[in-house]
Amino acid sequence: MAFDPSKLPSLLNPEQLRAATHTGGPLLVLAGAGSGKTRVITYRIANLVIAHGIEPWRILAVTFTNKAAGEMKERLEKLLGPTAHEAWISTFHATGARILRRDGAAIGIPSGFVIYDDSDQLAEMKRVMKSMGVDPKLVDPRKVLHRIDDAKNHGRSPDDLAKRPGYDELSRLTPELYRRYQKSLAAAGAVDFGDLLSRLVELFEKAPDVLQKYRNRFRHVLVDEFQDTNRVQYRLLQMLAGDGRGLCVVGDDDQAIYRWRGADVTNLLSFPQDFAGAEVVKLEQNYRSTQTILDAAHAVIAHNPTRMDKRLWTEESGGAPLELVVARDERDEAQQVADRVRAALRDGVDAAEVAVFYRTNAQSRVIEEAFRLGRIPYAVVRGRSFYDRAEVKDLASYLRLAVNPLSSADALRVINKPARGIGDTTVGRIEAAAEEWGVGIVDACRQSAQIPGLNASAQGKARSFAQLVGKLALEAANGSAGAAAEAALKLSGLEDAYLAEGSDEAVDRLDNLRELVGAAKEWDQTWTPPIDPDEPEAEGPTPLAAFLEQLALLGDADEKIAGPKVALMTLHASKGLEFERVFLTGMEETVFPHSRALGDEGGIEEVAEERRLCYVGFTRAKRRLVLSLARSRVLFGNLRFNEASRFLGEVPRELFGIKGAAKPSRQTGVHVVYDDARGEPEIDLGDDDGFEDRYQVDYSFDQRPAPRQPEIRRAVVRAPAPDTGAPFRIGMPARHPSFGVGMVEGIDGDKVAVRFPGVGVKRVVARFLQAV
Ligand SMILES: Nc1ncnc2c1ncn2[C@@H]1O[C@H](COP(=O)(O)OP(=O)(O)OP(=O)(O)O)[C@@H](O)[C@H]1O
Ligand SMILES: [Mg+2]
Repeated sequence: MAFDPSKLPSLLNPEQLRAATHTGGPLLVLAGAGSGKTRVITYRIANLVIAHGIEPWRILAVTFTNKAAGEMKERLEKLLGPTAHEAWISTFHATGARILRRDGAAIGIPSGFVIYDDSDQLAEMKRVMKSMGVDPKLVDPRKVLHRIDDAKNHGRSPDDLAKRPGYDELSRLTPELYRRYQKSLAAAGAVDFGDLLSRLVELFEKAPDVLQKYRNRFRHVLVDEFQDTNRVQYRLLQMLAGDGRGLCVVGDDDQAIYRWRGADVTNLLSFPQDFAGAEVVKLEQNYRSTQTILDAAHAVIAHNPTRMDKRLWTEESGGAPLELVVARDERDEAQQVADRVRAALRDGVDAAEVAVFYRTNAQSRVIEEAFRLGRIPYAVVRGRSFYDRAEVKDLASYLRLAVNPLSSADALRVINKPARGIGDTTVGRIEAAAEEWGVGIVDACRQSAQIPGLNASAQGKARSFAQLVGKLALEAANGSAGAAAEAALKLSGLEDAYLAEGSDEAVDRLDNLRELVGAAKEWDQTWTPPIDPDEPEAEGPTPLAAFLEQLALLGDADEKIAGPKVALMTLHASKGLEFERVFLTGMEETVFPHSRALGDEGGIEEVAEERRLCYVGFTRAKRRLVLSLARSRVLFGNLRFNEASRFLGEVPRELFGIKGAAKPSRQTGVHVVYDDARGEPEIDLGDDDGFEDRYQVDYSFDQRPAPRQPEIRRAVVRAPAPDTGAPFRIGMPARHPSFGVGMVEGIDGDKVAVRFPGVGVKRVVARFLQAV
């Protein structure tokens, strides 16, 4: 056996050792990032098995992701050998599925149940609504599903919801829809994602003997990332762990980043009360990062109003200063990040030790492109590569249909996306007719009156789909990719459907689609048609056709990269991981913190959660942390001029290696100038693109803020006032002779970006504008 418990004191510090070897009662390890919480769990399991003779199958360890579970299994296998696989190490959901497969029959769940994904759920809900005569136009099936999922995360049954009926149609109908939806899942022998937990609770409640069996079995239950458990997960733990004798949870309140998905950090904070006699161990030494990185992370998180103060220290004193990259725009940012990554790889840094983080998925596109162009091996971690995403493929299918209405695969993909009432049976009949007549799906739809078995309503819907494709073909006729993509987004109804859904996920998807539209517009401007020397006069492909071809090829190239890869991921996906070098991109207000945390729905709690996300991001870095921002950014198809993220302003400037005087950065020519007299550092891009490049980072808020209003402080990278003398500022209304009155969104030299209602954002020379 590779693991020798007597070696533990050399592998763990005294506090870690105490946690790893504690027996006889509930245990909470509450500690900051990189302090060895996950390591404690791993060694604790090894120690239980070897020193205490606990059979591995009596151990249940819950991790946050499947990836984390895989890594822990691997480490344990090295310590314990093959028996390590007998321990149950997995996520809450996977654990739920495993138990339900074995014992779900007690509550009528067959062992061969299927797990429904999003689209299955939606189809099911629509069927239920139909059977109840509920018009999906009045009550959005996705919203109903969202409510049901939320109810499941909180352990609420249909009856619970019925006790507190709402006043609007959605709230009034949800309890009954929920009840019937569960019924029809049961009839189909299916469960959805939320059921994997909520039905497990039900099983344990209704079949105490089953619960007893697992309680007897699992002598030890260990939970990583405990701060992000939700109500129903906590309930499960209470059931399984009983009085908590064998329960060990580890977490960090500063890394609670899933509140929006029902996670409740009070589970962590109330643990000592909920489990009497709980031992609490705090770890303070960080083994991951340099002191510089820790100081930066601490400086940021310290701005959160309510938190347990924890401070980490490390033996890695000092460390390289943080780097700040101020890019012209998002492409320049991606390029600069790619350049630095390439330089690191050339210097011998392992690609697997480099990661690039971003706040939202849509930001990955530009970075992926820069990496692809620069031949940097990369992988998008969790979450699909931009062009692989379902919604992006949907919109691409509309574009392909616009160019080639014969493509039946594309037609079938989107014939009912967004939902337009063309059900499976109808699709089946259309397909059969198309085959019989030897025409494409769209053509068959056009002649739907002749399709056997279709009623008038189905005929009408099929015909409208064909008409839609016809309209798109017309829009696409001039060959512009941007115009076609925009038309497809609107005419297809995808935009409206996602807007109407309004859930976080829908907003994300719509953002991705707008990003694709942005990519298409950019393509129009940058693509030059190839000239065939053989036939110089011949008509080449249109920009749209070339764009679609490029989309089709992109997926292929990705597959071919083998070996270590640079990891691209959202900040959320980075939890628990560590890398030598971390690039955190998009350090701008409205990007990060995300606009959702800043808008009407946002508040101190939302910004605090974004700040925790920032803390998570910083603390992934072992030695180098690079922060980047762009002066202007096209994101979701809109041009923005964002202020620098407040989080940037919360990092003491010394950590950027700047002491008072000017300090040019060698690699990029970016100058960060701190003018001590005014205490206002300035960033000078030092390029010669003709623009005035002096940006100010306003640190004036650094004077002690009022304690309960931390969010009024702001870091500002401020564009200089336009030199026209016109008094325009971001957020002001302005009038243009032909576009009317709009809102100023950005100022760049003498150009002002103004959003005009119904027109969009226009960059106009300031002297054509009038202040209103
Ligand atoms: N006593 C120790 N000796 C040597 N290395 C250690 C020690 N404790 C932790 N480490 C190393 O420090 C790094 C961080 O540990 P770990 O991932 O367990 O921290 P964590 O508290 O789980 O962090 P996070 O909060 O980010 O999940 C790992 O590489 C781990 O192997
Ligand atoms: Mg961890």
